[in-house]
Amino acid sequence: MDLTRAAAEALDAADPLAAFRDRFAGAGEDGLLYLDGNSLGRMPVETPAALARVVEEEWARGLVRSWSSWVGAATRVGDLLAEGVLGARPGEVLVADSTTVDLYKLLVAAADARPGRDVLVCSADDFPTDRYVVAGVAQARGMTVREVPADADEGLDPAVLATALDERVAVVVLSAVAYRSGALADVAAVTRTAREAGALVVWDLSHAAGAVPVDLAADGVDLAVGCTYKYLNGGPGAPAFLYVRRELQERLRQPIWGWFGQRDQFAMGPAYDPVPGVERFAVGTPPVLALAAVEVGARLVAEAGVDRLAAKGRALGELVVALADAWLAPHGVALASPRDPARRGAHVTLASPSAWQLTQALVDRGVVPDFRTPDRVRLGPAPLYTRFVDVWDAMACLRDVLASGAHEGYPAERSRVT
Ligand SMILES: Cc1ncc(COP(=O)(O)O)c(C=O)c1O
Ligand SMILES: Nc1ccccc1C(=O)C[C@H](N)C(=O)O
Repeated sequence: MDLTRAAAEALDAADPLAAFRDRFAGAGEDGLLYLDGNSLGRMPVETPAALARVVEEEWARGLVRSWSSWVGAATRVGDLLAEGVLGARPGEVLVADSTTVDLYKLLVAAADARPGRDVLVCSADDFPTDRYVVAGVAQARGMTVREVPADADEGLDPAVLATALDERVAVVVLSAVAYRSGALADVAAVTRTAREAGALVVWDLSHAAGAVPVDLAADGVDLAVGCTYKYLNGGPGAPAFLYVRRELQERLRQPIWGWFGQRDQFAMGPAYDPVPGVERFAVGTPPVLALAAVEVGARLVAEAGVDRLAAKGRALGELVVALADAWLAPHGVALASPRDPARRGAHVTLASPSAWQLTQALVDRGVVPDFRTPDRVRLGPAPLYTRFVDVWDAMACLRDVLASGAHEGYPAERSRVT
């Protein structure tokens, strides 16, 4: 690969998604080399107007009358994600609650659907909230957790996972893209193996949606959740999405019996009787403002096209890896993601004993990655608004920090948020 800055500029000149950069506030103006789109995506330029419309027209003027349209927002935005991002059918996706709460709802519903089975399986290296929800549900139900060991850099080995699957396993919880390493799971193959063992899988698509091709229908996925504030650019604390395959919906019952999941909600009937469709996985009043922001983000991703985003994400990752090999390896910084681009999501992780100090030094220089314990710098160049030269400049900055030792003066003590 040609590692000159001119070569990166040439990649930008040929980028079919280049124009999307102007659709995000700050991109191209704030001078930031923002490589944390996998934690919090940038704000679409259209979002403030969309929020203002809800506030000034629908809320200020429409008041309670606006509920006639707000009441359908969770499934309307869900359908947008289903078609434009997730490869699902209409009526299979709902935008509601947080990823954690959605995971809890689907996990309990799935465990109930596998009576007599007393084991939950998850990856020992999965995002904390996933492992905690699995542990909490297992404890409450008297079930056992099997945490499958996963390589911190390479992700979960499907052969190792297969050894954990037997007739005792009710549900498997896994991330399609590992939060730390970016390792990409074979969603279709794992789903098939688990089904052969009689288990259901709940996929966490938080680092996958909008970053890699996701085709829930083709992959035979039954259940999934994911957040909307990363590559979907829905904003901080934006509600998550949940997916339940149509054929399964009526067989599942979620544990939080709220009135927004009720059949004929305004009949105010005496007993909980969940509506047949995906709305039975809703709980209470939806965050209408936040949903408006998710809608803008979802539309942008659908317009760009997941396949084009994934192709660019992969190319950006390849540039990170090539520059890391050439510039950073001599300073003892190692690749901590799968080397094969077909096995990676859209972020790339580097390992260094000075990872936290390096992260602080980069942020001070206008380069924003994040730090993940114990010794990782995570680089998430979101393909919608990150240029190849941004990656080149960020990596050059990291190289210069390492060469000068500028990071050595930063505190070793971690801040509350990393
Ligand atoms: C894999 C994964 N799951 C879940 C979450 C977050 O869950 P929540 O939106 O409930 O905070 C994140 C990131 O915050 C994540 O990376
Ligand atoms: N929701 C957050 C709130 C505060 C700080 C970070 C997050 C993240 O999303 C982190 C991300 N899920 C991660 O993969 O580390």
